[in-house]
Amino acid sequence: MTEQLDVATSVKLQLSNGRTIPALGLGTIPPDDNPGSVKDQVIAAVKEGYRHIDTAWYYGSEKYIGEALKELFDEGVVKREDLFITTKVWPSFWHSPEKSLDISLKDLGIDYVDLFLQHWPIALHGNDNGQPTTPKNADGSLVYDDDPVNGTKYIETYHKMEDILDNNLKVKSIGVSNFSIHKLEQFLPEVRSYKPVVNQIELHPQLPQQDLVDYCESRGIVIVAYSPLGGNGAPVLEIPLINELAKKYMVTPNEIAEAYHILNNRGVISRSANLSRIKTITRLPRLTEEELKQLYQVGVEDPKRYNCSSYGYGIGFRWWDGHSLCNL
Ligand SMILES: NC(=O)C1=CN([C@@H]2O[C@H](COP(=O)(O)OP(=O)(O)OC[C@H]3O[C@@H](n4cnc5c(N)ncnc54)[C@H](OP(=O)(O)O)[C@@H]3O)[C@@H](O)[C@H]2O)C=CC1
Ligand SMILES: O=C1O[C@H](CO)[C@@H](O)[C@@H]1O
Repeated sequence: MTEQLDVATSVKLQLSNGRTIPALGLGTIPPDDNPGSVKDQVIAAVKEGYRHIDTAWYYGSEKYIGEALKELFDEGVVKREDLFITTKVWPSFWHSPEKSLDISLKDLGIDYVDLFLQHWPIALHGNDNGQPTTPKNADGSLVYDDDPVNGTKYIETYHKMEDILDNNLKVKSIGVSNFSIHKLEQFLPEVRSYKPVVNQIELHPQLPQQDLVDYCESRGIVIVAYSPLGGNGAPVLEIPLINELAKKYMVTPNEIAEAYHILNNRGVISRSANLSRIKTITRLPRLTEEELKQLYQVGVEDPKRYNCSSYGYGIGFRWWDGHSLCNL
């Protein structure tokens, strides 16, 4: 079936503000044991044709990405305008998104990002420098600056992001992440000038979140799938159907997991510290509509969420999508 292959890195998706986003992006959550390795991951990915890098102030890897970008620009591999770079403001920095952005820009060594996302729709109690990132009470519960389910302070964060977009060139687009339907229904009527162009959410065959996907896409909000492999250990790649399709199309299971999103006009960001793996997961097998439906069906029967950080609990995974799917 090799004739049924395209190149994933050449697919671009249209954003509601007229800009485009490369469908395949590189995730940059750093490996605990070697955060500096993100530099080589970015270099390998860009040299392999990746043009979309997903990062965040919270990851602590932006300075390594900055080293990679400097090398890539100095060597003439790519220019800044060839890349689509996303960063995010973390809930402990909800009160000062521009300060968070300035730290990211300094560490990345660039003067603008293509997409600035609000990482979670909650307000955590962080100081002027957004610290601590995960404030906890003695009993281990999170310290919020506002009610995590129904509070509205997180909307002030987005308003400040709109001002940044309005007042200068530090960002080209703004969007959100981890916004459930409950949050979007509360938030969208309050947006002043710039509707979010993206909602970045956990999405894979075991977590189709179709109601949320339909809700966003019917409002012109592009879905970008994070943890497409299920995070560490890539549990999503254990799905038998993914491996059957990988054999049929003579590609890696990773490329099936990525094609599941790209062929559905969604972005997808996956991570790997294995440089040879990064270089071998950019083909786009043209799965059939029936095969895409079969992949979707996996999660309808037995949904599973892997990103079970307690922030998710705060935004109501447990309450608003009927089931948290986490062991919270
Ligand atoms: N907005 C948000 O709240 C969030 C955003 N994200 C973004 O999404 C990105 C990707 O999601 P993330 O959860 O990090 O991880 P992924 O779902 O991309 O999975 C990455 C893991 O899968 C492993 N892996 C990849 N391929 C294989 C394979 N063939 N066999 C075995 N293991 C494999 C990798 O190991 P190896 O390194 O050995 O290849 C790595 O441990 C993040 O880096 C981040 O940029 C992620 C979470 C939340
Ligand atoms: O972006 C993020 O990465 C961590 C780990 O997956 C998660 O809590 C946060 O949303």
